[in-house]
Order: sequence, then structure tokens, then C-alpha cells
Amino acid sequence: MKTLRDILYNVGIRAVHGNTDITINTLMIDSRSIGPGNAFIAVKGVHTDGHQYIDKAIAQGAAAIICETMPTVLLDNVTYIEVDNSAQASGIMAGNFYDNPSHKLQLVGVTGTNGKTTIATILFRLFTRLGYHCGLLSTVQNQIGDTVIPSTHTTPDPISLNALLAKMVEEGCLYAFMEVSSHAIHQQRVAGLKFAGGIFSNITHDHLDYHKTFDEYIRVKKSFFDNLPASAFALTNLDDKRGMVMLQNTKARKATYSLRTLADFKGKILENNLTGLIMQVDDTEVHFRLIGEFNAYNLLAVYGAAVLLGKDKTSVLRALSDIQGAEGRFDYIVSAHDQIIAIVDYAHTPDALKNVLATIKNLRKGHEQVITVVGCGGDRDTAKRPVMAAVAADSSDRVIFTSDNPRSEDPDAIIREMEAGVPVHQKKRVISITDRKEAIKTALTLAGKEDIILVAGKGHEKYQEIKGVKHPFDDKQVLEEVMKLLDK
Ligand SMILES: CC(=O)N[C@H]1[C@@H](OP(=O)(O)OP(=O)(O)OC[C@H]2O[C@@H](n3ccc(=O)[nH]c3=O)[C@H](O)[C@@H]2O)O[C@H](CO)[C@@H](O)[C@@H]1O[C@H](C)C(=O)N[C@@H](C)C(=O)N[C@H](CCC(=O)O)C(=O)O
Ligand SMILES: Nc1ncnc2c1ncn2[C@@H]1O[C@H](COP(=O)(O)OP(=O)(O)OP(=O)(O)O)[C@@H](O)[C@H]1O
Ligand SMILES: N[C@H](CCC[C@H](N)C(=O)O)C(=O)O
Ligand SMILES: [Mg+2]
Repeated sequence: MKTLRDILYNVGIRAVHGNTDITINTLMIDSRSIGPGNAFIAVKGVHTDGHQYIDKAIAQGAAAIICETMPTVLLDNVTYIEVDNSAQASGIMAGNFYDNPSHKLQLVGVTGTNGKTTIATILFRLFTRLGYHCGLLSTVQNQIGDTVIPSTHTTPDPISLNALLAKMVEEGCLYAFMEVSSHAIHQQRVAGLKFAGGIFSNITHDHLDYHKTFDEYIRVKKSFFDNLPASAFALTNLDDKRGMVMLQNTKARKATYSLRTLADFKGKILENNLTGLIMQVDDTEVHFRLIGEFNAYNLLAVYGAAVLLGKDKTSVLRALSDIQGAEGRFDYIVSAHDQIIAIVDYAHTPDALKNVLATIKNLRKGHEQVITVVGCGGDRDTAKRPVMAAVAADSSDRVIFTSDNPRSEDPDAIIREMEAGVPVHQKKRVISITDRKEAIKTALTLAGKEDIILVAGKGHEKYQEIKGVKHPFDDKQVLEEVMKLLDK
């Protein structure tokens, strides 16, 4: 419990009406969950404006209202705080409410279109292996030591986020690694957090439904680095066209990693196959379990961050060499009879799909067919649909377009948008099967000895969301079931 006064530090306040020496038991951004003694922060969202629910919040017992515009009628038994920016205030107030846990941890944020989960998860596993108690906030799951807490977002809302960080502090964590999505930066979910470091992986086409233009998407990502403190490090991928732009205005200590040019952390791929990567990192040759060039980048980012956090290079590389990738990222099984390699991967952007298929191409001995099963999510960036389809068709022998999470959209309509991206001369290699399980079954039926199947887009996800209903679905489990059924 805190008084309202205690949690207003650093908030850009415009006006106060009422007593700030009142006790606040919880902060809330959703009126539907308000109870007596809560403070309700009215945030303008994408679909609606939290200011519309102020009366409802008060009726449910809210003791304080934080808003950008004061309601016309102000009640005597409620305290109203008018702020410059409610979303930002929610982050700062959440930090204050939970005694600013990010100041008590070494918190590292990872941003970029692809690789966030992989980098954050490997950092968590590395630091755990080095003997530290750590926290993780990621798309797949949140973790405090061995305890797994399900995750609903890549980056949670600021109140849940600070509550999770506070729990990490309470449980003795020294380090926390988190993904920072572009939505989170734009919606100020990370406002008020103190980062010890920020990592940029890459930026390619995604989320243009939300950010509208690629320039705006870049600007949002860059603002994360602009806001890092001078005490933090800012580590960037020098091989990404926008790598240096990200660090242009940062106050943080700048550092770079690269596979292609001189950088603070320099790597070179010596071998890349299904058993893993052999790389030269700085002057050391290291074997890693992770597969593919894109993971060479992720490994370099992790290595660089660990060194910037003061860890010894040799111990870091030794520990890193035995670490597995995140669930559903180039996760493969081999069928018992025909040795079909079936890969489940979370590639849900054109660039990720291109990279995974390029990695698969490198793994081919020659004669194997590559069969790709892929769909695109509904209620998300529509522009990426024909592009992902073109990438899949171009780099596979056979392609099956299917549903990802159609959400509120018509799955067949999404598939039609994908089909439109395939050039005429490649149409013959494509079929469309709306039902994802049937699509996977067809891929396995088509596959001969040692062929490679890629099931892309859903990775670790355990559900398929169709018309607002989440149906249990697990790509890897379906592959295993169907392999047995078909006696492959
Ligand atoms: C598009 C988007 O990011 N939406 C997020 C946003 O919701 P919103 O803007 O739609 O909110 P809204 O419905 O307009 O409501 C505005 C405000 O009024 C409040 N409200 C609303 C109704 C009501 O009755 N009472 C009430 O108080 C809401 O709690 C909210 O504070 O703020 C909510 C609270 O933080 C988030 O849960 C929600 O995530 C939705 C569910 C979502 O799907 N987000 C995805 C796109 C997302 O964030 N993805 C990124 C990863 C992307 C990636 O990099 O791949 C992530 O970090 O997970
Ligand atoms: N460094 C990378 N560069 C390009 N592609 C990558 C990289 N790392 C992973 N990928 C590809 O992107 C997919 C998603 O990886 P990951 O889950 O680590 O990214 P993410 O940034 O967390 O994604 P999300 O935005 O959904 O949280 C992987 O399954 C793989 O296909
Ligand atoms: N974090 C991403 C995940 C996309 C995963 C894909 N399976 C889909 O549902 O579109 C998003 O919310 O856009
Ligand atoms: Mg992620």
C-alpha cells in the first residue's frame, strides 16, 4: 500500500483536485477490474478511450483518477490528477508503486523485428548457468528462476511489468532480461524503467498495420535507445542497415556486433549445419547448438551483452556453447522411418521466413525437397501476406498455404491475399488448405525420404485463435501425431 502522493514522483502533473494523502491499494488501467481503493489511470487506446470509463471506475470504488482531461463534474470523495500523458504516467506510477524494481536489477531490454525472444531467452539461460538468479519476460513465457509465469504479451502492460520485476527483486534476482516490442515502446509500457542495457537485433517489415510507415516503425524503435541512461550500454547489429541509426542520439555507451565487418564483438561462421554452428568469436573457435546464420547474430548479441555486463569472455563462451534455443525456434524432429526433418519455427515476418529458408537451403545435401507450410495472422499487418507468400514459394519446392491465427478475419480471405503474392511461374508449386492440421498432414504425405518440412509462423504457440476462440493447437505435437499415423 502506498499513498497517492508517494507514487506521483516524476509524473508530469498538470492539475490536482482533491487530497493526495490517500491510500492506494492497486493501480489499474482497465475499469473492468477496478475495486475499492484503486487508482484508475485513463489511457487513450487504439479501440477506445479510457476516459470514457471514469464514471464506471468511480462507481466501482476507484479512490483516484489519473487522466489527461479532467471530467466536467468532479466528486469530493475522489482525487483527480491531470497529467501530460496517461500512458507514460502509468509506467512511472507503476514503478513508484512497486518501489522501482528496475533500479534494483540489472535490466536488459531487447528490441528488433526478429530475434528478441531468442536473445532474451539465451541471455536468461546463460546468466542462470553462470550462477545468477535471473528473471525473463518474453513472448513464450515469463520466468523467475525456475518458476514459469505464463505470458500474454511480448512486453506486458506497465503495471503487470513492474509487478513482475518487483517479484524478481523480492526473490533475489540480480539480472532480468526482457523483450521490448515496438508496440510497448509506442504505448509507453517501458516508461520509467531503468535499463542497464539495450540490444538492437534488426528491423524489417512488420507491424505496419500499427505503425503505418516503415519510417515511423524505425523512429519508435530508435526512441528506446534515445531514452537509455548514460549508465547503460546500447548494443547494435552493425550488419543491419539501421543498426547505427538506432544509436545516433543515445546517451548510453555504444557497442556493436557484426559477422561482416569490424565491430566490438566480431564473429565468423566456420560451419553451419543441423548439429549447430561453429564460429570464431573474437579470437576463439566455439561450437554452438543453435542452428543458422540468424542465430549466429543472436549469439553475438548475447555474447556482447554479457561482456558489457562485466562477464569474462572465456566463461561466457564456454557456457554459451551448450545452450539450446528458445521453444519453437528452429525446433525440429526427425521421423522414424523416412528421416523426414520437420522444423517448427516462429517465422512470422518475410525476413524471418527468408532467413529460415536460407538456413534450410544450406543444410540440404542436394536431393531433398523442401515443403513449407505457412499462414499469416489475422488482425495484423496485411501488407506482409503476399510478401511472405512470395518468399515461401521462391525458396521451397512445394508450399502449402494455410491458416495461422485468423483471429476475427475470414481465414480463406487471408489465404487469397497470400496467393496473390506468388508469381505465375511458381503457382504450380503452391496449394492452399485452410485447416492447419490437414495442411501439415498433406505436407507429410507429400514428403519422401529425408525431405525437409518447415511449419512456420506459430512456433511455441499452443493455440489457434479462430473467430475470437482459442482452440488448442501445437504444431510440433501435430507433426509427431501425423508422422505416427502415416507411419513415416
Ligand atoms: C494494439 C495493442 O497493442 N493493444 C494493446 C492496448 O490495447 P488498446 O489500445 O486496444 O486498448 P483499448 O481497448 O483501446 O482501451 C483503451 C484503454 O481503455 C481501457 N478500457 C477499455 C474498455 C473498458 O471497458 N474499460 C477500460 O478501462 C483499456 O484497459 C485501455 O487502457 O493496450 C492493452 C493494455 O496494455 C493491451 O493489452 C493491448 O494489447 C492487445 C491485446 C494486443 O493484441 N497487442 C499486440 C498487438 C501487442 O501488443 N503485441 C506486441 C508484440 C508485437 C511484436 O513485436 O511481435 C506485444 O508486446 O505483445
Ligand atoms: N536475428 C534474427 N534475424 C532474423 N530472423 C531471426 C533472428 N532470430 C530469429 N529469427 C527468426 O524469427 C523468428 C522469431 O524469432 P524470435 O521469436 O526470437 O523473435 P521475436 O523478435 O521475439 O518475435 P516477436 O516479435 O513475435 O516477439 C524465428 O523463429 C526465426 O525464424
Ligand atoms: N507478436 C506477434 C506474433 C505473431 C505470431 C503469428 N502466429 C500471428 O498470430 O500473427 C504479433 O502479435 O504480431
Ligand atoms: Mg518475441
